Amino acid sequence: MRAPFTKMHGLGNDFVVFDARHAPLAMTAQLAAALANRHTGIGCDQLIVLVPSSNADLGMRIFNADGGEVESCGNASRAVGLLLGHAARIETLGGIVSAEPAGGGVAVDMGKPRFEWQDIPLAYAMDTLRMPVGWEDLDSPSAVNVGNPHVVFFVSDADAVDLARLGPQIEHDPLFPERVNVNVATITGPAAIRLRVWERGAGLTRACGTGACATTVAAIRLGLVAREVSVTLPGGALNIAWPMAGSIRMTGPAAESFRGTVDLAAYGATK
Ligand SMILES: N[C@H](CCC[C@H](N)C(=O)O)C(=O)O
Repeated sequence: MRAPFTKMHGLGNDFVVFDARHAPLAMTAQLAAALANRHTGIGCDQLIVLVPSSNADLGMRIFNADGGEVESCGNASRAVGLLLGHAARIETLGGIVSAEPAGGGVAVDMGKPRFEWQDIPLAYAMDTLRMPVGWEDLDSPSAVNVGNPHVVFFVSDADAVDLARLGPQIEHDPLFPERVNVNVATITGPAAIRLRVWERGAGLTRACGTGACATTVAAIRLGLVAREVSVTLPGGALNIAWPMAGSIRMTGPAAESFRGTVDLAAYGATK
């Protein structure tokens, strides 16, 4: 059966979005990975399925390119906000976020970050602000959960880090029972951060909204930046604000690339 989809992105972090609010779609890890494949599928970093919700205006299921279903996706939250064209509360596995059109882009209330080792989660207790761990010359990171798990390394030059090699090592380290998104950041000003991300289940991406949120929160906790910053990723910049003890607010662009239909049966869908 042919299913309509919308190809979208947030600063180049790209998505295939299916709207299954009125026509159920049996998404599986295998089907998500097949559709996300950039050689034999449509190709994307994450596959998004919109579903009905009894707790919010709609639900959003998030599948990484490896097929794993995850809790949160900042850039996709903005993309869905753009698709809807109006303010909406969106339920994800990581909690409810609120998206609304703002200044030509989309603003998302990403909720409150969590810092307890069990909430990241880590495999055992430790200080999550200055973790006593390291991988080669990446050490003393911070860990933050913004619906999904992030580890943040502050370095002198984020562009010089061999993230393609170290990212997967850290992602799959037993310290992170749910695996982890790996952020390397350089403070470039009192309200400016340069960031690169190795994403859990997706690898190096052009941008990571939750990574920008987690990195900003860690930098503020360490006293490195103001409470509102511009985070520059390879695909462009996001504005992240974290008022005292409040929710994180992420503002940035989102775009629709094209619309199409796909024969899901050709990718192994059975119903
Ligand atoms: N790879 C992430 C999900 C997508 C996050 C990223 N695309 C974003 O914009 O937040 C994870 O496994 O938690």
